Amino acid sequence: MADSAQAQKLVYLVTGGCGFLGEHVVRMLLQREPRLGELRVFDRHLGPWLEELKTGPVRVTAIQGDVTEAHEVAAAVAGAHVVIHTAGLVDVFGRASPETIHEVNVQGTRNVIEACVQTGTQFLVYTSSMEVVGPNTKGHPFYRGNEDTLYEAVHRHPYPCSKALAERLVLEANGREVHGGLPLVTCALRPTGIYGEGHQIMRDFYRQGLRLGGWLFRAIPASVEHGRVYVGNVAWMHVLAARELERRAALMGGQVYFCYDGSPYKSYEDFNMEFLGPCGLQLVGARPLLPYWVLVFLAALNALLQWLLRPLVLYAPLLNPYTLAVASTTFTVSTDKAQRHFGYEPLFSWEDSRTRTILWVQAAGSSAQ
Ligand SMILES: NC(=O)c1ccc[n+]([C@@H]2O[C@H](COP(=O)([O-])OP(=O)(O)OC[C@H]3O[C@@H](n4cnc5c(N)ncnc54)[C@H](O)[C@@H]3O)[C@@H](O)[C@H]2O)c1
Ligand SMILES: C[C@@H](CO)CCC[C@@H](C)[C@H]1CC[C@H]2[C@@H]3[C@H](O)C=C4C[C@@H](O)CC[C@]4(C)[C@H]3CC[C@]12C
Repeated sequence: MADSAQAQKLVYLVTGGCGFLGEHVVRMLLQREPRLGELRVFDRHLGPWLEELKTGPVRVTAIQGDVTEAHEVAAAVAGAHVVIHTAGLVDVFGRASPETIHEVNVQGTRNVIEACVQTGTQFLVYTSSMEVVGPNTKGHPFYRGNEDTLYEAVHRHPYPCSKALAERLVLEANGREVHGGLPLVTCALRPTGIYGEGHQIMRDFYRQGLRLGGWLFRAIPASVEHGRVYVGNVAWMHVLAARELERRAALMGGQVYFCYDGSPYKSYEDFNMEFLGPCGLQLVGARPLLPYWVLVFLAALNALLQWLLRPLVLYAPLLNPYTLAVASTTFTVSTDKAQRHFGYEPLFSWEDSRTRTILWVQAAGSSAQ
């Protein structure tokens, strides 16, 4: 790129910028993107914390909008150089209908792509998910896999189906001509289960443990490993990918990258105990306290109750056949593709990530008292 262009200040748009990941992406951009001139934060629900960011040197524009509304998306995208599309409906508990999940995750992504094409925005980073790959419904382990590992991806649940469709739209859009004649450059990042400050499920487990007198009960064998990734590192990977898409368009365009860092591979419950343990909780049982078939039965019962009660009340417990299958299937990632393609190295060590998360859980727990 020419020197004059290097000095140019860029306009970034973050969709879903007030969500768990989105807030970290927003803050990371402000801290680590020297070319940032304006940051647009687009979300259906704007957070009050955005106000404090408006006093800094970078112009921060909060836009309340809905990705399913094409005209709202187009207005937000117009004039942006880079879009980080992280808005999504994350629901594996049956809170939203399959149609709504599809509308937000697939049609919303289509609207973002079309807005880029119509308004001439050239760079698009999409937050995909590990669930585009798996775990599949057959319970096949994905062990230390990378972006090229062969795996039978079978999606039935609306959330992974929607993420897979949306990711495909983003990758297929790479190379399309945008307004002004230049090509659109896209890539997709696939986080595994994200943890860190703002992680609601972690906070819910903590509160549940407090209610149970400080105990949590093992349900999943310790041998089932999950890859988890710290939210600060996921945000950092988004910022780097967005920055490097321009310089390395030929290499990165149309590519997918798992999000990874140095977090240890552990079972979902043992990993959570890395944070909940220092907050005073204990996980009871070296082995699951209930036989697996009982969990399968309870998960099926929850699904039935959800269906029966739907006309009256929303019943959406943590345990359902899908979450049980995900929690019971090994899914770990081992790759260096992002490092090779755009120089990604985790910004936060495991020790830092752990400490930051523990401090947040402690604060979130005490504010609930
Ligand atoms: N949390 C995880 O473990 C995880 C793992 C892999 C991928 N992801 C992906 O990361 C992204 C962010 O997830 P998160 O965990 O931060 O979820 P989140 O629910 O905290 O954040 C999503 C944000 O999108 C916004 N949003 C939802 N519907 C919208 C709409 N119609 N229009 C505009 N904004 C809308 C929400 O208000 C929210 O602020 C999602 O795309 C999700 O699929 C999350
Ligand atoms: C059986 C319970 C006993 O304690 C444990 C249930 C845990 C489940 C609720 C979670 C286990 C794995 C989680 C998912 C995983 O971390 C990856 C995800 C990808 C992301 O795109 C969305 C969130 C999630 C689906 C995440 C959701 C919660 C789990 C199923």
